[in-house]
Amino acid sequence: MRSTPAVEVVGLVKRYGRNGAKTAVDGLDLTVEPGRVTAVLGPNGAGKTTTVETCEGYLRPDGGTVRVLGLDPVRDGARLRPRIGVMLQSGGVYPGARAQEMLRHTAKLHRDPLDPDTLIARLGLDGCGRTTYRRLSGGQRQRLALAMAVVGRPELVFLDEPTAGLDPQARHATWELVRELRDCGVTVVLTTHFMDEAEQLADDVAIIDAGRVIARGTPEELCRGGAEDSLRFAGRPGLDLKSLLTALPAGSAATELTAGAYRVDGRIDPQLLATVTSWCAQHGVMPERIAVERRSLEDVFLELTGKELRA
Ligand SMILES: Nc1ncnc2c1ncn2[C@@H]1O[C@H](COP(=O)(O)OP(=O)(O)OP(=O)(O)O)[C@@H](O)[C@H]1O
Repeated sequence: MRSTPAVEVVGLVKRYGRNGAKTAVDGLDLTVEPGRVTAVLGPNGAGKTTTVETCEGYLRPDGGTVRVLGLDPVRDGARLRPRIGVMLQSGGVYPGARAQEMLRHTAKLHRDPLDPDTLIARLGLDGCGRTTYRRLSGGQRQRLALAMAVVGRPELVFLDEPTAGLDPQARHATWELVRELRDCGVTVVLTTHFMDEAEQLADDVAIIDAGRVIARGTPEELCRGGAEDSLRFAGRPGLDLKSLLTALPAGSAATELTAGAYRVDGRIDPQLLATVTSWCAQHGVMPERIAVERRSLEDVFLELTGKELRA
């Protein structure tokens, strides 16, 4: 039985500017399954933040429907807000407040909060609990925003670029926290420009471009789908690649990259691997350092969204 989605966006349209001249989100459909981490990826200006902010109830859709935990984020905002966690990039913060006070205060607004001091330590903020917000570094503010989003034990948390500008230690601490949230059954929706982050954390990925979802799936599904992988091996130089090609399925390619270093491109499956090794056996070749190179999420992302810079 399919569970009720944590987020269900159907045909979302959001326009900005005078007379709605700028269409930021253009008929976007997105379903987020509960208890999973969904990463929303897309080039700059694709419409990720607009989509997330609409789900959070900060923006009113111009078209389509948005349901979050079964509620309308605008109409049912008062009922929804205590159940979701939102990581704000900035704003809504009094610059003179101290980090620890802010988190303790936020915790008090919830019925069954996490312990703020433990959270502060977890995110490496214990050295700056008494520092005022205005004196926190960018990365410290980012971590505080994450702590404020999760301290209330939300059912669903939206994280907009949670690790932008973080050092590697803080990035890993953030990843750990996201994994723990998921293990506790929390649904996580995050936007990111880091493909390794999506590969590491996401159960599901949605790639957005020009205000629409252009690809969906688990990271594995996206990396497997459609395009090709490659198989590399080393052997004695000058192998008869024409002969190898006749053994391979149509559409494959074989290249000697440098003397004795070979690459086979095509749909690399167990059968193809067996064909290559059996061809090698027939020709007295010992293939060494055999490696199958799968496409990374970054390869898929660039294939789908192009390599040119976005405004
Ligand atoms: N308040 C606004 N007024 C006018 N245009 C806006 C506004 N907010 C966003 N836009 C435009 O809408 C489009 C989508 O913006 P959005 O911030 O949702 O993209 P994004 O995918 O989050 O981008 P990034 O990766 O750069 O954060 C962009 O072209 C942006 O310039």
